[in-house]
Amino acid sequence: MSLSAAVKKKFKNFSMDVTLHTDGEPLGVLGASGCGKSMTLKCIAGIEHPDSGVIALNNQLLYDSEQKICISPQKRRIGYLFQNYALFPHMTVKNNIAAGVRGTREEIAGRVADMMKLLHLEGLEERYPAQLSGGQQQRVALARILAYDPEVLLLDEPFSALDTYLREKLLDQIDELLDIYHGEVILVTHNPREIYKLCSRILVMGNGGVLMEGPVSEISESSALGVLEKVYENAYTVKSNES
Ligand SMILES: Nc1ncnc2c1ncn2[C@@H]1O[C@H](COP(=O)(O)OP(=O)(O)OP(=O)(O)O)[C@@H](O)[C@H]1O
Repeated sequence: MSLSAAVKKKFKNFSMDVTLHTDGEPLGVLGASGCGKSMTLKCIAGIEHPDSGVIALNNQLLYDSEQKICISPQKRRIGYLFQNYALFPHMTVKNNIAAGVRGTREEIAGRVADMMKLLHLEGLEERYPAQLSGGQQQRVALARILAYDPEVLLLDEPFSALDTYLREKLLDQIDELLDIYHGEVILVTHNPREIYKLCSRILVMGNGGVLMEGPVSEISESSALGVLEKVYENAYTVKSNES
């Protein structure tokens, strides 16, 4: 299994040029606010389109600007969990998880039960999203994504809306989950600690580009943060000199 993406995209005040690759090991993408982390994930998921580039999953092209290939998000088999993921408010937990699953009634019920167990949601089947804590809602969202068996899991700041206690609990649960999940995983965050707990590789982004990449065993948390600090210090100095 592998995922490769080389994407370029330009807005009026921002341009992005990012290349990344995963090969069965969770990749953590670290970067300051506005550096293009979510836009990169959205391009991989197919919610946004790059101006140019190539995205391939297990040797299948999902996007290729030159060959004019662009597979729809529904056909990419990519699960995208973002901050404040919206569950269907009028559906129970059980029905939320079942929403994306295909199969007979028994198959769907079996799959939902497996996901409830995997994410420690047993007993909450008949509750509605408004009757759940933030951490429980995030776990239902993750169960709903995993229920359709995606080949790629994109986690976009999954912990940022949670308080410290729930964040630590969910961090441990996702850590357990990643041990048994066999697809490609990309975690986007501002918080290096999450990457050092969950991921094998780190990619540091700044100003729409890749600043540094490698195994977490070779790049220390302080050197990853140091690279980021340097870029933003320089940006600040340039701006101060201009004014
Ligand atoms: N539709 C758009 N038009 C113009 N600029 C945009 C548009 N969408 C995103 N941007 C800009 O692209 C940049 C990257 O956005 P992105 O959401 O990827 O940032 P991020 O690194 O995920 O930030 P955060 O950590 O705050 O979520 C930002 O500067 C943003 O303002």
